Formats: sequence, C-alpha cells, structure tokens
Amino acid sequence: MSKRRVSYFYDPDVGSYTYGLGHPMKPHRILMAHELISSYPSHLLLSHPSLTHFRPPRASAQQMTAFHTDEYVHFLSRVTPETMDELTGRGTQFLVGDDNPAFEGIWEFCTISAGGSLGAAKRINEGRSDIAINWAGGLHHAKKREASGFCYINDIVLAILDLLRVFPRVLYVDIDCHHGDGVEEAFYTTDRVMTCSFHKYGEYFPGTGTQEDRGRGKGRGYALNVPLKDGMSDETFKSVFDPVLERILAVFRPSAIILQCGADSLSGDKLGCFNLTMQGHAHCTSFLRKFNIPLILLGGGGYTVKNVARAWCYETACALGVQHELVPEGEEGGMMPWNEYFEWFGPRYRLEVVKNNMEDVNLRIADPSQDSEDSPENSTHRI
Ligand SMILES: CN1CC(C(=O)N[C@@H](CCCCCC(O)(O)c2ccon2)c2nc(-c3ccccc3F)c[nH]2)C1
Ligand SMILES: [Zn+2]
Repeated sequence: MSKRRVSYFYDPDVGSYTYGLGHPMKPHRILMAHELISSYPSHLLLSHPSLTHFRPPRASAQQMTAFHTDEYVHFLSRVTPETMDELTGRGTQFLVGDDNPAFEGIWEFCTISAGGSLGAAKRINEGRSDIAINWAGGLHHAKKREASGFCYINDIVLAILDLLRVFPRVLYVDIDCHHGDGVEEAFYTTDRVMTCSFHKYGEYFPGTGTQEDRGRGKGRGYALNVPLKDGMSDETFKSVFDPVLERILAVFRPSAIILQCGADSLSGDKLGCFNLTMQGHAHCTSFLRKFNIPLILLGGGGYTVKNVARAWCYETACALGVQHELVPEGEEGGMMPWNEYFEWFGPRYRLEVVKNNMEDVNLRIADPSQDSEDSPENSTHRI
C-alpha cells in the first residue's frame, strides 16, 4: 500500500443542522462519522503522518454562482422556514416538494458543504495532496436554479469546475443508490468531464440514468449510466465496476477523479435497495486509489446513520492505505474503539456492514423472448 498525501475537510458545525422531523437526511451522520474516525488510535487516522486536517473556509455566494443562478443563490442566502412559502411561490420555484425543506441554518449548511469540496479541489489543484476528502459534500441532485433530492448547492459541479482550471480531463464516478443526475446534466455536452453513475434504475428517484443516456454533441459518449436492480451484492457490483472503470481509465485517461461515495448503496439502508457490505462499498475507493491519479472523495446519500459513519470511516482508512489495521484482512469486522456514539453501533460494536439475504435481482437472466417493457420479474414468473 504505497503512501498517499491525504487532506481531510471537516467543519464541526455541520452536525447541528436538521432537515426537520421525519426527514431521512440527517447531517448529524457527518458528525458521527467524524467522531468514529477520531476515535481510532493516534497513529491511525486523523493523526496519521500522511493526513492533514482542515476546517474549510465557507463557500461564498460568488463561488456558488460559478454554476448556480444569482437568483437561486440569493434566494438560498435569505430563505427561512417562515418565508419559504412566500419566496418559493408556494413551492413552485427553487425548493420543489417536501424533499427540500427550508430548514433553520440552510444557508450556513450549504456554505459548509460546498466549502469542503472547494477546499478539496484547491488542495488537489495545488498538487499538495493526492487524495482530498469531504464527507459533507457529494450533493449530486442540486440543479442550476433549483434544489432536488435533499440537495441545494451542487458542491460536486463547483469542485469539478475548479479542477478544470488545472486539469484537462476530469472523471466523476457516483456509487450512490440514486442516479447522479445534477452532475451528469451539468457536463452533458462536454468531452472534458466524463460522468459515470451506478444506481438503481426503475421506479426509483430521480427516474433518470438509463443506459441510453450517453451525452449530447461534443459530450456524446462522455456520460455513462449503469442502471441496476434491487439487491446488488458485492460480487455483482465488482463484476461491473472493475471492467467499466478499467476501460474508462484506459480510453478517457482522466487527469483527476472525483468519487461520490453515497452510502445508501449499503445493505439495509433506510432508503436504498442494494446489498453492499462496507468492504464492497469501499472497493471503489481502493480500486481508484491504485491508479495514483489525484482523487477527491465526497459523501452523498446514506440514511442508516450508523452504517454511513462506518463506511466513511473505513473509506478514510482506505485513502490512507491502513484499512487492514482497522479490519484485519479475512477477519470479521474489527471491534471499534469507544467513541461518543458507541451505543449506536450495538449489539456487536464492530466496524462492519454485513449483507442480508435479499435476492440479487441483477443475477436473473433476462428472457430475450420478453419485450423490453417487461421488468425481469415478470418474465421469470411467466410459464
Ligand atoms: C415527487 N417525488 C416524490 C419525491 C421522491 O421520491 N423523493 C425521494 C428523494 C430521494 C433523494 C435521495 C438523495 C441522495 O441519496 O441521492 C443524496 C443526498 C445527498 O446526496 N445524494 C425521496 N424522498 C423521500 C422522503 C422525503 C421526505 C420524508 C420522507 C421521505 F422518505 C424518500 N425518497 C419526488
Ligand atoms: Zn442516494
């Protein structure tokens, strides 16, 4: 495991924001991940000699308008729960539907999330880090002029725009259970950014991301969608991830990479429908790290908070190449050190996300005699 210079961006205020009662998105998970990462013995993670820890400067409105409209950014900087209805024309503009509430501190939350990803891009642009991490980033649904899917400011698009000032070609990889539509849309017509998203497709938010969507004009062939079905397992995922990424790296030859590590693709996620273990999810980080191309790791979805913290802690270790000290190879998940949220990890208190026995629908053989409209489920039952 050769060394990598790693930068870790974290703002201790991020965990205090809440989307409101009953909303599945919990910024508190970022705090839990940080507490777990901090709980490992000194030489391991945050005090590892190759890791530099930053509290990133908050992104400014001006930085955000590199992608978003002035009107939308100005709106986000002043909207409150009280003024939301009036300022959005009863939810018809900017914040559509119940997914994207105007919660207390929404503007500060956006500046922290985007500030971390812009800090990461700066470190990579300066050539001072090989890998830069912002678990508060990865908000891939946010659009130019409106919020979507719990995302308000698209920190990923902002970071990629910054990288493009230095690097000729940027690769974006997205392993969130939901299609990375906001990032794909932003770069759909350029050949300087390749977007590659692995996601559940079929009666699932946001509904985009079919294999046929491959980019437009100069960007044709520079958007890649891998639509998947319920129950995706570690083996299935690896069998499609590795060959697709090998080919992209050989043909596109990216000069920088951003990996969105949405953790709702883990087994048992509250909103997800895949069956990845912590190691299966982290395989993407380890796989990409090996190519020694400047790499940014970002967060994303993830709604079973204890498993989000486990995955992002383990992936921080993968970035440093010390994951086998946290979970000895071949052994079951290692007992985790005592930490602020220890009781959340019961009853085994281990650094593990184990798979369940749900069927991997991706393994069903599509029956060619069925017309394509039928979902594989139907054809299997038809006698
Ligand atoms: C009108 N249609 C119904 C809406 C819809 O189905 N939205 C998805 C949104 C799921 C967002 C997933 C976000 C993400 O995980 O991809 C993410 C978040 C940050 O980075 N990535 C959704 N909302 C919820 C939800 C919202 C509020 C309360 C409870 C809920 F279950 C679950 N799933 C749209
Ligand atoms: Zn998601």
